[in-house]
Amino acid sequence: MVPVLEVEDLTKNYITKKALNGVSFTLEKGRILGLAGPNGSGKTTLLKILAGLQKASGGTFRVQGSSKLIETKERVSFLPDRNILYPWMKASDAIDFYGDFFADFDRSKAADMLGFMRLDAGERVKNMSKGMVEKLNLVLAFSRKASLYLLDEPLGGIDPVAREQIVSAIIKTWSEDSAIIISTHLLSDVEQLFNEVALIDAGEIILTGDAEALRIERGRSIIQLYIDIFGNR
Ligand SMILES: Nc1ncnc2c1ncn2[C@@H]1O[C@H](COP(=O)(O)OP(=O)(O)OP(=O)(O)O)[C@@H](O)[C@H]1O
Repeated sequence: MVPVLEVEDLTKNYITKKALNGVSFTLEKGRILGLAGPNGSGKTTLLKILAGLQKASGGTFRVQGSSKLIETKERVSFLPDRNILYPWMKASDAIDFYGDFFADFDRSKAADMLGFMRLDAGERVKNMSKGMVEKLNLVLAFSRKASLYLLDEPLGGIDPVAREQIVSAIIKTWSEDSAIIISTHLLSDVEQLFNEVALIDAGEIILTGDAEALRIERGRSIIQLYIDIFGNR
């Protein structure tokens, strides 16, 4: 079976900085990978390259076996770490916008998810709280029938109750035909979702593996493991 994602030796050089330095990993269908690392370690850069929004300086990646950008973009749904919707839009406008733009957008799933998140289709983005906007963005990203979902800090700035709703929505609505990468600093809130973990530091993956195997082998939760590795520097 072809993996959903194969990343090989990916690098990204900005003028003054190396943001990614030889990142390689594979992700199979039905798996959720937690991507964690300190600020500036390269998480967003990696996700943007996989989403086709930035060009790598070197290396390759394949989504469902294809490295053609036009195909990888079609197969990847990206939730950016900041809101990209216009303030004047109602939730229903945002759904129409995505529905028109993405051929794989499932409007009935979006309507169900809106209900689950207790969002009002007539509410405008400018009148929504930060948590509501984040939920709406998640509804949009998750209502595409993608092979790979990339969620960049989906819980940033969200209160604990809304975080719980977002995690539940991911569990409830995710189709195991696909795979997910979740980049987050809020490990304790989402580590229950992870099948796999990758810790990234200065553009390099320094630890990767099956989440449960790591917990058993190291006798620690993923958040404790993270603190052990990054806490004493
Ligand atoms: N457009 C850019 N030009 C120059 N350097 C950049 C640019 N974008 C990111 N960088 C640098 O690349 C490195 C990786 O940034 P990136 O945003 O990928 O980190 P991150 O792990 O997502 O950080 P955070 O956890 O703070 O969101 C950082 O050192 C950052 O300063």
